[in-house]
Amino acid sequence: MTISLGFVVAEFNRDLTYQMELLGREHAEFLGATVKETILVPGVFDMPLAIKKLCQREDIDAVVTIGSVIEGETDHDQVVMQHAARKIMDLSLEFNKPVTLGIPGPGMTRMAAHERVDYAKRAVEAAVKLVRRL
Ligand SMILES: Nc1c(NC[C@H](O)[C@H](O)[C@H](O)CO)[nH]c(=O)[nH]c1=O
Ligand SMILES: CC(=O)[C@@H](O)COP(=O)(O)O
Repeated sequence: MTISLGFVVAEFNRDLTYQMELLGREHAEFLGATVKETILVPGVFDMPLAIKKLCQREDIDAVVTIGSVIEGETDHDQVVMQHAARKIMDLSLEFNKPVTLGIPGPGMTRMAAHERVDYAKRAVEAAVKLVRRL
């Protein structure tokens, strides 16, 4: 059975998330999985509703989130990341479907974010493994 993935990709820091999306797509192809649907959202904090819509689809086996949360002058990056990560986990449990985290941060400089674009591959790999094993 070919595993069908849904991608939810943040436009915020698009120079980074574009690279991450490409890496994620390449890795999905390498693993024999299909990226059936991709939803672009403004930022990581805006992901939950898009994740929910993909989780409701019977033709999608898992959802992969792709984004990058970079620190600013305040602790706003902590708010964005902590709440998004928690909701991502909650939605996975609510819909009994893997929703994986391809979002580095918080507390991350732009340089550190560049060094972690492979988080997208990690999230795709985790999604495929979970579908196969669960
Ligand atoms: N600072 C980052 C954000 N912030 C924006 C929020 O995610 C959201 O789009 C806004 O609050 C409107 O609801 N988003 C990221 O993805 N990455 C960041 O570094
Ligand atoms: C995580 C973000 O939204 C970031 O742009 C916030 O920057 P700042 O803390 O300088 O307001």
